[in-house]
Amino acid sequence: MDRILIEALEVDTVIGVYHWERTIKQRLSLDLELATDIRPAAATDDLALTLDYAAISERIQRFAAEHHFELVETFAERLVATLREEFGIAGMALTLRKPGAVPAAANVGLNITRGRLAPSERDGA
Ligand SMILES: Nc1nc2c(c(=O)[nH]1)N=C([C@H](O)[C@@H](O)CO)CN2
Repeated sequence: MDRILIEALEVDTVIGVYHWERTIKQRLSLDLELATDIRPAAATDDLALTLDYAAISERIQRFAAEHHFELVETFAERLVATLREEFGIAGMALTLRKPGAVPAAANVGLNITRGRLAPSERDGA
């Protein structure tokens, strides 16, 4: 299984558990690894046969604009479920950072993996 990467994608969204956070947008930084087999696209040079990282990045920006969550956990879980369903992604890993949320820390956040990301014997690993 190969992986398409999207790194340090910045999105602005309403997110947080405190009252003051409900009235502002805050920046999140996202790293994604998207499991796919790149060989069909590589053999034909056809974007339609792979995961379009530009289209997925745009969808993430729209998701962030349209949703207001309290927890980063909810944002991450719902985003991953949406992307997997809409783009048919077998497995993916997401690292989400909320810089500045804890002033003494460079970043706080989480990472999650959903579906199958690890190589298997069937993939020729
Ligand atoms: N595990 C989490 N802890 C905290 C979250 C969160 O989303 N997940 N959020 C906050 C506040 O919104 C914080 O980011 C404001 O500085 C606190 N802890």
